[in-house]
Amino acid sequence: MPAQQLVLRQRVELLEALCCSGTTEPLDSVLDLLLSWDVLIWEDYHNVQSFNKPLCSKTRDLLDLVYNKGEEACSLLLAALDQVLPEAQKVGLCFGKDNSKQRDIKKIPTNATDALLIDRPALVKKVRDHVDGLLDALMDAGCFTSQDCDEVLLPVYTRSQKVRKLLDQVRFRGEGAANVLLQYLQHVDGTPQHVKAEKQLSTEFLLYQKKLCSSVDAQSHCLSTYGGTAGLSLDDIYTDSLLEVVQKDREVPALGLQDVVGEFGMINKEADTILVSGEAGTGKSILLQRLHLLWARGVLLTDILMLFPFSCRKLNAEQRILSLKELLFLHCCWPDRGQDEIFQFILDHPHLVLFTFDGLDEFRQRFTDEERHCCPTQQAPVHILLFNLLQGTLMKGVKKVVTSRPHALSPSLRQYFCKEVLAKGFSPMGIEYFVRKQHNDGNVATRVVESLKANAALLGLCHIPVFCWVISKCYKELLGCGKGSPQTVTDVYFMFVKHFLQKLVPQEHKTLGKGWLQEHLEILRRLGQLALEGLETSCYLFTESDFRKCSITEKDLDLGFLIHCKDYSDNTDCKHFEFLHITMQCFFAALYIVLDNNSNCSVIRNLFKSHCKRPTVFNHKNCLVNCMKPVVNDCSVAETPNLQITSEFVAGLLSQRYHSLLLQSCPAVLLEKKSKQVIKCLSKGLQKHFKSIPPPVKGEEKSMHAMPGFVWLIKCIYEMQKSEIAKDAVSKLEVQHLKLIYCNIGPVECTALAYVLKYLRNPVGIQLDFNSVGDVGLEQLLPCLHVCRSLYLRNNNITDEGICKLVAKGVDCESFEKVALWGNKIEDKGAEALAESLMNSSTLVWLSLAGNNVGNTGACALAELVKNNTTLTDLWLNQNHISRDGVEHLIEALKVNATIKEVWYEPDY
Ligand SMILES: Nc1ncnc2c1ncn2[C@@H]1O[C@H](COP(=O)(O)OP(=O)(O)OP(=O)(O)O)[C@@H](O)[C@H]1O
Repeated sequence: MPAQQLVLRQRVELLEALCCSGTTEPLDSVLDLLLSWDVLIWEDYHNVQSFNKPLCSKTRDLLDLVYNKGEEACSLLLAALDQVLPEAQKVGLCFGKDNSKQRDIKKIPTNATDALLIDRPALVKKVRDHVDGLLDALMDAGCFTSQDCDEVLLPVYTRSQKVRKLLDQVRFRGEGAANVLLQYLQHVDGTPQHVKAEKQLSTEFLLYQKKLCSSVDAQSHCLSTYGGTAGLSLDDIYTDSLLEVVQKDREVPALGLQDVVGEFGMINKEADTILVSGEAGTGKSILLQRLHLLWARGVLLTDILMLFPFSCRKLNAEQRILSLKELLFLHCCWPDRGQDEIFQFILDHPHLVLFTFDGLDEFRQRFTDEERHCCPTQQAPVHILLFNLLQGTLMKGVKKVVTSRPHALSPSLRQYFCKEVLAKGFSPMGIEYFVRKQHNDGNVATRVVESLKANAALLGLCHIPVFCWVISKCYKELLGCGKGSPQTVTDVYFMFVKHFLQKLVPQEHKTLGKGWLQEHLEILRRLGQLALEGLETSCYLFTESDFRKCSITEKDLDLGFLIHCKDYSDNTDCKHFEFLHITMQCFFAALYIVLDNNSNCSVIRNLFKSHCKRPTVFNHKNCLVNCMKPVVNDCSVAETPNLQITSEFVAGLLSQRYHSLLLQSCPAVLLEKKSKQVIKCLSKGLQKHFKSIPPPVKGEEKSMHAMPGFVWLIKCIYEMQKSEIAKDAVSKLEVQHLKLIYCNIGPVECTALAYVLKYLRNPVGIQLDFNSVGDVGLEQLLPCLHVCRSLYLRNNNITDEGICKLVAKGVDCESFEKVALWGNKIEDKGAEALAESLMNSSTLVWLSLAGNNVGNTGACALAELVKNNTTLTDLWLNQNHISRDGVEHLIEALKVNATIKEVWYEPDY
């Protein structure tokens, strides 16, 4: 008899079998199986389980639901019942003949949340004994709050119900939480089976592992940048940032921290070094710190038995020649006993070991793969050990994670990376979350968030975590500054400096007086000198002897710009200090260049040459001599971004708005001269770019593909906040198409670009594909979109919110010729808004919304566009969620359209 009929005919008996025990367990178990076999979807599950329904109503609802789903669903229901019910209750029931095969159908999970669903029946059993430990792990990982835990542990629940509640909550929290759960279970299952089989772990090893874990935990727990305000732990402030994995020339979103180390996004299976790249302050070091912490707590990377964290900044200070064993034990964790045995274990089990190297761009030696070193016991200089580890010549098979800013990575180094993860900073939600974590007082947090939302330039800056941190740190100054709130990075850092100097103001005076700069000039000068000398020599770690040279006093240290790095103490017992962040060091260096009466215009000229291939090498004593001499020491290449950041600050400080303030400490003539020099450098730099534009290919538009330095020059112009400079800068640009693809353009860069490009005299096509523009960046671009003929924003994380702003803010969408929003996150609302605004365009010829989430509603709106528009020739809608209904509307619209030549569409399966 067909299963559907069996369910109907035995309805009363089935009801009886599932309800007679009076507990929900049999029904819950059947539901688990049906969920895992894909018979029920979540919505069904919640409908059956909805609150306060008696058991028999739930059971009836389930029987109805499955019956309506048809024969196959009924057959699987019977299979589930057969599996769940005790033998005694099965007497007299018929489960059909053919369900045993179906029971074996098990899908392969593609991600952790999937695995939770597919393995649900087994997980319910497994998690029963680990609820408390799991809740702790989920709390530690920041996935659960104590309220979530209370909900799971409600006394009315049976143990299995608690487990199911926990699984449901984890699923609801997404991939991160699901991974924590799965890895925790793997961990409690014990050390990986293969290790057990291979070797019985000795007491010495276990003791060492414990010591290593506590040392990693201790190092990663506190945030160094919060040095002065001790007590802030990583748990308190950590905010998930945007991570993307680069895969064969395209970027696909990574699912989270747990994907950094793992197969996902692998492009070179021969290599075993993972690169985390990102611009200054995007959170690479913090990401690594978080990874370390979660490993030490047994929450993440549970298959790694030993993790050795290295800082390239610290490795720079290592002058000795070392063997690999010495490198590991001296720099990371010293084994109290059994050193040889432990090291042998490491050598024998490379797959259970992870090395991390933070800040490869700060490493003084340039990468070379010329000197081979493969013997783990033979001593060598640290750079040789590092380079051979990265290549896998030394200790092949050990996983490595390195972080670096992108510029420092030569092609010869890149070939040794198995995958690249891009750290892209905070999302708009992340910014709000971060600010709220920073402020215990909810009202203050709300005011800070609101003031950020009211200042788009500032909100744009907050996408970069370090700026977000600086801004929210001096929230009092921010909330008090009313209309004059910061616009540029220089404004933000200036505010930050004032915030620290405020500490020096006696209690009775509440704020810094008018002559504050003059009053504190000496301190700033001393710190500036240290900062600049540091940049000259790629030095970010300072010792007391560096302080003596620059006359840094205890009082200067108290201000908190410099922090003591406890974990950097080496054998010499010498204390190490660093600036709160490198960007802070750059700001002080810039302040010094601007305020120093001895530094003349050649200093500025040389500084601005840092965007050239052959960058400036400072020699402060000789007033920053240029470096057009051959580059002997390639560390200067790694320095370029820091010099660029410094020059942005120099441009900002020499702008008109700081003029009267700086006059307190610097002669007007000198300031004027320096300011003119900056303007001249910027203009020259841009002209150089424009001159390099090749003549157009016959029949094609004249197009400029911006070189990396272009965006930097534009940012410097923005820092100066002077429209004449912006106007002048682009007055000579005669191109029809401006291409800025893969240029790391985020909201900050968009603000600067719009500030300058709005003065273009002739309309251009602006191509910003494969950047991180996002909704905030799109809003920032609005001021220049009137000069934009075509807009290409493929793969830029744009959502309906961004599109609605674009449309609502009155941008003259009607005069666009080509609009390409490929590969974003646009849904129906965005498609509707766009369709409406382009409806009457008499210029639009090409519109692409390929690779978004447009559904039938959006397709219907686009069909209206097709009906009414008389210029559009190409419409690209492939890779969306448009099904039959939407397509039918488009087909109808095409019947009345005479211009369209091509519509691209793929059925949504
Ligand atoms: N995920 C995060 N959660 C909370 N704060 C963060 C996060 N990422 C970064 N920050 C803040 O930004 C600061 C700078 O981050 P970090 O040092 O990790 O940047 P980075 O990318 O390593 O920069 P650089 O390349 O200049 O070394 C941190 O000290 C912290 O204050």
